[in-house]
Amino acid sequence: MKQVPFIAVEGPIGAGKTTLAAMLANRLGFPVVKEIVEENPFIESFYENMEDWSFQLEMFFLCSRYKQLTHTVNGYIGKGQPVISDYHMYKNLIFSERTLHGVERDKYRQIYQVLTGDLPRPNVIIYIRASLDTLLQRIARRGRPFEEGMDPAYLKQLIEDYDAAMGKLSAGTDGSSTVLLTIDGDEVDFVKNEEQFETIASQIKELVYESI
Ligand SMILES: Nc1ncnc2c1ncn2[C@@H]1O[C@H](COP(=O)(O)OP(=O)(O)O)[C@@H](O)[C@H]1O
Ligand SMILES: Nc1nc2c(ncn2[C@H]2C[C@H](O)[C@@H](COP(=O)(O)O)O2)c(=O)[nH]1
Repeated sequence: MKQVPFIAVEGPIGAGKTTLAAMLANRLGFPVVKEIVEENPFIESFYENMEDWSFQLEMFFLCSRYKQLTHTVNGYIGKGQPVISDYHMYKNLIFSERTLHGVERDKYRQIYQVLTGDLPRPNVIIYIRASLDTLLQRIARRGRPFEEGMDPAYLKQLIEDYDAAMGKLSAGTDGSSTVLLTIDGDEVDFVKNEEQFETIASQIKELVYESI
């Protein structure tokens, strides 16, 4: 039986997830699910002092994404309607494994399993990879004040964490079966180059209407 298309766009901070998810949603006529960032009441404090604020921040992201995905299941996927999202729930673990330690990390892992165990997983992930320079430029262009002092070493580490996590997801070692489409964000400019965007859109269309 065919699966309902559930597409997630992933990649490190500033890779272009929100931009590409919105463009594809518009092109394919799918609803888009966008992550909640500015509403996170701990984000400014987190970037000022990660040690003190990471648990609160990660818990807020986890709970808000859980709620949002539950609505997405009830409103779209459960009714057979395709959806494109600018994140994958697994993002919570990519970040939290880096920012949390000790008891807090153990407790977070348990809560993550409880909240996400029975949620549907995307059947297609578009993974935008990009170099540190590209990400730093895009983060600066986006101009969020709380990201201005971001430590490049943190971002560099996240690039590596993302590579490891996407490899795991595509290999199915987390128990899911997902098609992974990787985009080189340094070379492919889906914003300025229409042809390159159309190539991505066609690949997704093909996956959605033929393979899933
Ligand atoms: N391919 C691209 N070329 C140039 N600028 C881009 C590209 N993709 C995204 N941007 C810009 O980079 C910034 C970060 O993009 P965004 O979609 O918010 O990234 P993410 O959601 O991955 O954090 C935004 O200002 C966006 O307009
Ligand atoms: N520590 C975490 N930070 C997160 C998480 N999700 C998002 N973020 C931060 C990173 C950026 O500063 C901002 C927006 O994220 P984008 O990936 O959309 O650029 O919020 C998280 O789960 N943990």
